[in-house]
Amino acid sequence: MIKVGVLGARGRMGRATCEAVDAADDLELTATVVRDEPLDKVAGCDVVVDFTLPGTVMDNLAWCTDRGIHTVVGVSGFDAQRLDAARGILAADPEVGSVIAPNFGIGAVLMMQFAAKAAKHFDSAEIIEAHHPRKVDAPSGTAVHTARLIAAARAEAGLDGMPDATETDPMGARGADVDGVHVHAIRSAGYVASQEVRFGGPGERFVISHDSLDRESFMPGVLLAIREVVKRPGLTVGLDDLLD
Ligand SMILES: NC(=O)C1=CN([C@@H]2O[C@H](COP(=O)(O)OP(=O)(O)OC[C@H]3O[C@@H](n4cnc5c(N)ncnc54)[C@H](OP(=O)(O)O)[C@@H]3O)[C@@H](O)[C@H]2O)C=CC1
Ligand SMILES: O=C(O)C1=N[C@H](C(=O)O)C[C@H](O)C1
Repeated sequence: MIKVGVLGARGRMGRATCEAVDAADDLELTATVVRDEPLDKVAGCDVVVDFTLPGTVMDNLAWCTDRGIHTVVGVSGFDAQRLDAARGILAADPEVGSVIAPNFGIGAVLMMQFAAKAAKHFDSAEIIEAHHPRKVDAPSGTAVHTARLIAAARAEAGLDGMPDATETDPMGARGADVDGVHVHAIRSAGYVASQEVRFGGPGERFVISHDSLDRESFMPGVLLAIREVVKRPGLTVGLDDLLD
């Protein structure tokens, strides 16, 4: 039995995770922590899953690592600097593992992989993500990660940026620029998490689209990460290596 603790247990993802862990025969939901409760509650856990918010996640990671507890982190906002900081924290105990994933949806992971593969074959690539209106960050971690994968794949292929003729954009209509890839964020009732990666080339358009219609879509990935993190010391970013 793997003893699991959940941080942010009253949140949307926290609740779904508690239910999924509870229903798994090989996992035991040992402790849950909601806002303002002490982390000591998860002290006896093998793995702690963090679905709190970007402002708390780094302290949680340090606290767990200091006590030899593995972590599965779903909180968004892990840019390169944050990932480096996470590596620094984990260096304190070489036996402890952490899986930090921008998206636990298996389809979303495949969307990112396919986008990286397609990137060098098209002149243009833009991302449109759509989420529920209570999401606090924009653009989504998934969109940022996808943009970085596209930019890296293009750079590796020796391709230039993707300039367009826009001269003035005082209202930000062209969206955010993430490593040269434009990212547009919709916040609307009727969505959980959706993303389109739109590629364009001479005479063709290619669109990769993924929709999480329910938070249960993230649970197979979360459970996989819990089972794998105990075997993988150090930092694992994304689910790609776990799915191979
Ligand atoms: N990687 C992935 O696949 C996914 C990642 N996410 C990310 O996960 C995070 C959570 O998303 P979501 O569940 O929708 O957000 P919610 O706002 O529903 O949940 C966050 C929860 O964390 C709680 N919280 C805040 N601070 C603390 C703290 N210090 N200790 C314990 N609990 C705390 C909040 O408490 P309170 O209720 O009191 O405010 C809230 O219940 C976001 O960053 C989101 O982007 C979401 C979906 C999938
Ligand atoms: O807040 C959400 O809901 C989600 N957050 C993650 C992100 O920022 O990419 C993953 C998924 O998109 C749902």
